[in-house]
Amino acid sequence: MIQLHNVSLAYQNDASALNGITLHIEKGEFVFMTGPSGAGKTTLLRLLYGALTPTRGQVLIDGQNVSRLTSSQIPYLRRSIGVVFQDFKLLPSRTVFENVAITLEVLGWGRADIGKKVMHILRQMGLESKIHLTPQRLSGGEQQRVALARALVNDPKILLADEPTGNLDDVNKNQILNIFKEANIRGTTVVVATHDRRLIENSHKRLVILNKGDIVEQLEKEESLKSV
Ligand SMILES: Nc1ncnc2c1ncn2[C@@H]1O[C@H](COP(=O)(O)OP(=O)(O)OP(=O)(O)O)[C@@H](O)[C@H]1O
Repeated sequence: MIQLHNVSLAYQNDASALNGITLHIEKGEFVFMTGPSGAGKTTLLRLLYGALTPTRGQVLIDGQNVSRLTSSQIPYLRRSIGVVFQDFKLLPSRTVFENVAITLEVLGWGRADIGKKVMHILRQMGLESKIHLTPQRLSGGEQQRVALARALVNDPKILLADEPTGNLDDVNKNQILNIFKEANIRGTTVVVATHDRRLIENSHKRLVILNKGDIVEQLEKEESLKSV
């Protein structure tokens, strides 16, 4: 489902963020990426949804070379990928309901179907009493769940999440982890970049460790528990 072949990425200031990475993630897998600040985690995620083009190498999603997609084809790729950004990127002047509905509006869903689907996912996230509020009236954990609801409302093939539990307490962290696991059980391939050791230890999933733009270690799910 996700294949990186010898992928390098240098930013304009010549800083090399990734140095010839090769990584395969199968359909239905759940993978954590970790590593110190500056290791290249965010860069790798951005390559997967076509926000960056590799300087060298290939990124394939479902067999499609992402860097060969035209600017009019990129939106189609993104429809199959839910993304949760480090800073949530919620629309501040829109309500919780509207922030989530936007994913389906872009896909051309009808009003009634949008209403049903959005309410369903907001109930799952425990946010049904907050639908009319704007994001600044929510806690950090609630904002994070809105961002997740927006990313997952159309049952994407792939979910990419960048540091999704930063600043959350343990109860909220577990809730987010459970949401990822449920999406994964429903068939979504999940890739999470995080520094959060507890999250990784509690999840028993495959772990890819990056450092200075290289994959320095990969642990299968049985190993990740004891070795992190
Ligand atoms: N927009 C940019 N322009 C220039 N260099 C960048 C840019 N974004 C990231 N970099 C550099 O690329 C390298 C990898 O950064 P990246 O954000 O991918 O790391 P990260 O592992 O996600 O770090 P963190 O855990 O702090 O979020 C770093 O050396 C960083 O300084």
